[in-house]
Amino acid sequence: MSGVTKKHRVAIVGSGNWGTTIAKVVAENTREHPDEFEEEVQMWVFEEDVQLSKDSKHYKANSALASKPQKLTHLINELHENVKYLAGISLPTNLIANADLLDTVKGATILVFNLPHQFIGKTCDDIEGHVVPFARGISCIKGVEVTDDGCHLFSDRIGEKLGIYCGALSGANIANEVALEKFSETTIAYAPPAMDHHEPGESSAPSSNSKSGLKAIPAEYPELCHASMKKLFHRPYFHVRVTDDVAGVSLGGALKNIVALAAGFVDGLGWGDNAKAAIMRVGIMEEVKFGKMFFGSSSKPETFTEESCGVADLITSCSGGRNFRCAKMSVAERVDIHEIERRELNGQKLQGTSTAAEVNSFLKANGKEGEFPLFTAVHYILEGKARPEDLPELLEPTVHEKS
Ligand SMILES: NC(=O)c1ccc[n+]([C@@H]2O[C@H](COP(=O)([O-])OP(=O)(O)OC[C@H]3O[C@@H](n4cnc5c(N)ncnc54)[C@H](O)[C@@H]3O)[C@@H](O)[C@H]2O)c1
Ligand SMILES: O=P(O)(O)OC[C@H](O)CO
Repeated sequence: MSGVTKKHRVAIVGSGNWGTTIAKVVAENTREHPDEFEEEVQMWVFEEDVQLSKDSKHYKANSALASKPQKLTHLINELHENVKYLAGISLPTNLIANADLLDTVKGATILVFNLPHQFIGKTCDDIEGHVVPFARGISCIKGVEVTDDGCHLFSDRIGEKLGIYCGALSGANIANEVALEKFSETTIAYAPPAMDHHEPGESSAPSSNSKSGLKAIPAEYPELCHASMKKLFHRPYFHVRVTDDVAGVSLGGALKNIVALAAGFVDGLGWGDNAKAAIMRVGIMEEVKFGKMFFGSSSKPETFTEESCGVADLITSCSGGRNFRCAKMSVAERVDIHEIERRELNGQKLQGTSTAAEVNSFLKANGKEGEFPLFTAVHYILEGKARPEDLPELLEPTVHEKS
């Protein structure tokens, strides 16, 4: 570490249910590793006015804050709690809520992106040109972006837009359980191109990797490698395994949200555990096939079967995730899932509904709907073109091929 005189500054872009939870994890770790990271962590908050709930422990104790709606950033910084998106969880005092996006990312050498996927495009547009050129990113976003030229990982989209390297974090991680410090595992994919770091003693001016054009991290900063990712995210209650498979990690997190909707549909029908297990079996097969077919050797089948971001996330999401729960209520009550989302989630966002539509538009464009009967069926059910009761028949691959 000789020659290292600076520390990494970490910023979290996003402050929802998972965004705030990961911010807590990171702020605990920057405090524990002050040799490598600046202790203070800035967290960008999409500002809104929030009325303290009568159920909040702060309601009686803080009459001034409770008397009228307050800025969410003000509440977070005063109470050290995100009362809207992670109520009841104490946040470290070195975590600072900031409504100014550019101020949040200013000077940050590690950017953690954690937003519902529909908002990431605009957020990256806003910060383009304002990030440290040699910064590194980690995307905690579960979703994919489909455009005319294909199906893209958010880690890649963020990296390309901002001109930085971006890895991914995804796992069997229901945010509230992690926030309550109940044991769970996660997977981080981090594989920046070689020559990423200057050796101590080399010029401190950021140079570029000749192939990727990425800027090397100057020698005054600690190296960023698998071990540093572990230092930043691993907690006694949140175990991290690091891999190089960015595509596998990202796809596992995105595609399981479609499967969780199907699990909710059959549970809402009261069909029991065998039906749910059937959905999960087909779901993991389609995840692996999607990775192989569209991401080739850059997505490894074993990532889906051996890492937390694969089958483990599928299991937890099909047991207690928001997509599962809302899909189940929607079928049991015969109410549109978007209405259930608005009614039940207090501003949190389902990711499976839009991912199902995006993945379907990609499969259709490639003539592959029939090869992914579960993903296709979920989209048709959400569109009202099929019924949850039709799932067993729709899971026969030939059905979509004939239609
Ligand atoms: N919540 C979980 O249990 C969990 C766990 C693991 C991964 N994830 C993934 O993490 C990502 C972030 O999810 P989350 O749970 O933090 O979000 P969330 O579902 O809590 O969404 C609410 C957030 O969206 C923000 N928002 C609303 N409108 C916005 C706008 N126009 N622009 C920018 N932000 C806006 C809100 O301010 C709030 O911070 C998602 O991809 C999700 O799939 C979630
Ligand atoms: O609540 P969901 O359905 O968005 O899922 C949450 C996490 O992704 C589970 O790992």
